[in-house]
Amino acid sequence: MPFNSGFIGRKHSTPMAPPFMVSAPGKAIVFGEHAAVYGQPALAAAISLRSYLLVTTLSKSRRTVQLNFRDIGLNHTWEIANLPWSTFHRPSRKHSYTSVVDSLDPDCLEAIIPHAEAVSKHLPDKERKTHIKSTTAFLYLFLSLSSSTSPGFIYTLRSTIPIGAGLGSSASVCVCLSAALLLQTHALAGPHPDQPPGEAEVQIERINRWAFVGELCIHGDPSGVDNTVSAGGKAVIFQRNASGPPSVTSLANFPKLPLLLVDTRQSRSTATQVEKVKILKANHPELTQTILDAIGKLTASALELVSSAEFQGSGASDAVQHLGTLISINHGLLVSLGVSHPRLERVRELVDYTNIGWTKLTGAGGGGCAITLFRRDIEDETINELERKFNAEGFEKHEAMLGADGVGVLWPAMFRNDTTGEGEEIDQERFENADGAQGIDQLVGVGVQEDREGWKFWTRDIALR
Ligand SMILES: Nc1ncnc2c1ncn2[C@@H]1O[C@H](COP(=O)(O)OP(=O)(O)O)[C@@H](O)[C@H]1O
Ligand SMILES: C[C@@](O)(CCOP(=O)(O)O)CC(=O)O
Repeated sequence: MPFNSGFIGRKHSTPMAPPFMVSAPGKAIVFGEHAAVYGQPALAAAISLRSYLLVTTLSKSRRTVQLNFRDIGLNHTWEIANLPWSTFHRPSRKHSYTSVVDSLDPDCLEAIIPHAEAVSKHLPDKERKTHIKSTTAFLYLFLSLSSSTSPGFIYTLRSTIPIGAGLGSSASVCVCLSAALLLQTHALAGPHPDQPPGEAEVQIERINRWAFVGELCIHGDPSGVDNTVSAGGKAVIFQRNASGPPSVTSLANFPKLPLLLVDTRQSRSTATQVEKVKILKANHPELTQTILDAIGKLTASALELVSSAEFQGSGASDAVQHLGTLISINHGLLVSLGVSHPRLERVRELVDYTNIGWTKLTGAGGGGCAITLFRRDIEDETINELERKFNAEGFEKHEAMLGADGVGVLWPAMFRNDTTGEGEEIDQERFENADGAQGIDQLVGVGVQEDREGWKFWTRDIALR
């Protein structure tokens, strides 16, 4: 075992390594979207909606690797020996898990194309493209971090994060893949409670770096913000530079705050929304700049507030009220930039009538999701009634937490059975067939039950620049 796991007694011994699980969160932009495009700071926080990756080792005679990405209906198996190891491990390309890779090797990419394009041939082009992207990320990481002598594995993924809604689903998948593969090559120490300061940071950055490589396969030109938030958890401030990647500062003390997240199910394109603001700025330069500057100031105030003594712990009521006011103002400014949508406004209207908190759109807008920071002491009945309204109008509600933990490990993949007190292995089939986000959370979730026994997290303890 690569780390001190607090192993719970297993029911049956098997000759193979026990199954294990890794998990990583999605993210929400809390302040500063769009202004970020023009160099203003923005604040993104990890949310308790997460991806979960179960890794099962096969018996020695089965030299295959199987990718089972159930949420998108991807299931494919490759013979390990047939993968292009020689291209990835050629002498001129000296790479180890400690290498910092910030671009894809064209020869490696070309070598995996036929293997990635072998998947889901029966599907229409649009869906198949999604499968090919996820597969490319997996194969690139597997071939970079593993070896041709690797045992056979099954990688089964489930996620409670809506896909393509601006909540960083792809980054969370890539963080899971990176963490699992690095654990399998024994390239990670911990996580454990007495990990020396700085060591967790190194581990998180190692996972983050390789997750970025996966993001490169899925997105082409990712900013790196989503994978950084997902790997380290809590929150980050990010700011674009005139050239190069954005600077990302980790907010290791960001408090955990209860959040309502509503998916409008209105599809949107980040590029279209960014273009809208660009046109507005071209037509009304001074006015638009004033709005963008105001958003930048809001982010700065929010940063000051969450770093203040009054906000430590879970946040005092006045401080939450103050943060909520900033959230409402930020939404108003985004509306004036023209990036809201009637569906987002409808969500805000329904939530405002209940007076349960402060709402803004999150991410690019034009659809996607809204977030509401909850006031204290909300009645369950109020939430239930709101949920009925959301359901009737086709919105999807998630109760979540801001400032969630980053990448975590459950090794071995078992929980204690409350009745018998014995360790109970997570059943692959039950995991695959868990019913929606709720079913996944119930079975394996860190989610709302943040302190579920067994899961361990690497935790940032220093600010990162
Ligand atoms: N649950 C999942 N299972 C498999 N692949 C996923 C999953 N979630 C996301 N992905 C991958 O990430 C891509 C979505 O990325 P993107 O459009 O940027 O959305 P988001 O903003 O949610 O990250 C999908 O096309 C798919 O390749
Ligand atoms: C609108 C923008 O500020 C954030 C977009 O966020 P997302 O694509 O919704 O995660 C664009 C950007 O910063 O690149």
